[in-house]
Amino acid sequence: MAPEKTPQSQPDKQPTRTWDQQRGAVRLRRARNCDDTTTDQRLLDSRGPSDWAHTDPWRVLRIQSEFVEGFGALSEVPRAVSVFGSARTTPGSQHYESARQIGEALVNAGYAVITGGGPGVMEAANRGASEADGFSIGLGIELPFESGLNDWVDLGVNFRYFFVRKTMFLKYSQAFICLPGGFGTLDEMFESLTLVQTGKVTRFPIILFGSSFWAGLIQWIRDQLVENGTISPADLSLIHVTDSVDEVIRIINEAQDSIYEALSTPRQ
Ligand SMILES: C/C(=C\CNc1ncnc2c1ncn2[C@@H]1O[C@H](COP(=O)(O)O)[C@@H](O)[C@H]1O)CO
Repeated sequence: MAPEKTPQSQPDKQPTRTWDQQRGAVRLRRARNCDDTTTDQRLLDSRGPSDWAHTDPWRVLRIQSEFVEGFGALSEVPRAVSVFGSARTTPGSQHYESARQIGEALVNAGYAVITGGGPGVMEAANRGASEADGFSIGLGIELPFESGLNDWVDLGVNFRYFFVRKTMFLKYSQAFICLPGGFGTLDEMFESLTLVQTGKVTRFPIILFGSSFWAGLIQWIRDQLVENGTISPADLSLIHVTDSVDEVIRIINEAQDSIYEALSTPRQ
C-alpha cells in the first residue's frame, strides 16, 4: 500500500494555508499556496521561447502599454462622435450612404469622426468625414480575419484588446451613433447604454439611425424589459431613434449645450 502523504512524510510538498489577505484589489480567504517552485526556477526553467509573453502578469504590461499608446495618440483629438455599424455594409447601399452623410454632417457641425476603422459603415463614416475635410479617426482591432484600416482613416490606432479600444471610444467621444449592424454594433450600443444608465457617463446621447431596422429591438425592449421591470420606463429615453441626419446633429448639439450650460460657458 502506498504510504499516506502527511505533513510529516512530505513536509515540503504540503500546501500552506494562510489567513485572510488583501493584496491590492484582491481578497484572499482561506488561501492555499500550492506553488512549490522557486522564483529562480520560474525565471530560468522556461517552457518555450515566448512563454513569458503569454503569462497574465506580463499581459498586464501589454494592456497597460495599449492604454498608454491610445491615450497618447488621441489626447489632442478635438470634440468627436463615434459611428458604429456593420462591417459588412457594401458601398452604394442605403446604409453606406447614410453613414457617409452622417460623417460629412458631423464634420460640418464641428466634430471629428471616430469609427472602428474597418469596412462597411465604418469606412463610409470615415469617408464622409475625410471628404468633408474633417478629422477621420479609426480605432482598429486585431482580429483573426484581419481587414486592416480602411483608406479613409487619417489617424489610425490598432488595438489588441477590445476593452482597451472601448475605453478609447468612450473617452474621446461626445456621442455614439449606431447604424444597422450585427453583434459588434449591438455590443457597442448596449455597453454604452449600460454606462449611461449607471451614471458612469452623463449627457451622452446614443442615437440609433434607421428606424425600420431598430423598431423590432425597441419594441422588444418595451415589451420584455420594461414589462418585466428589468429596466425602468425612463431608461427608454436614453435611446434616440431617427432617420434624419439633421436630427442626429440636433440631438448631439443639444447634449453639448447642456454640458456647457452646466459649466456656465457657451459652446465653442
Ligand atoms: C467582418 C469583416 C471585417 C471586420 N473588421 C472590423 N474592423 C474593425 N472593427 C470591427 C470589425 N468588425 C467589427 N468591428 C466592430 O464592431 C462593429 C461592427 O460589428 P458588426 O458585427 O458588423 O455589427 C463596428 O462598429 C466595429 O467597432 C470583413 O467584412
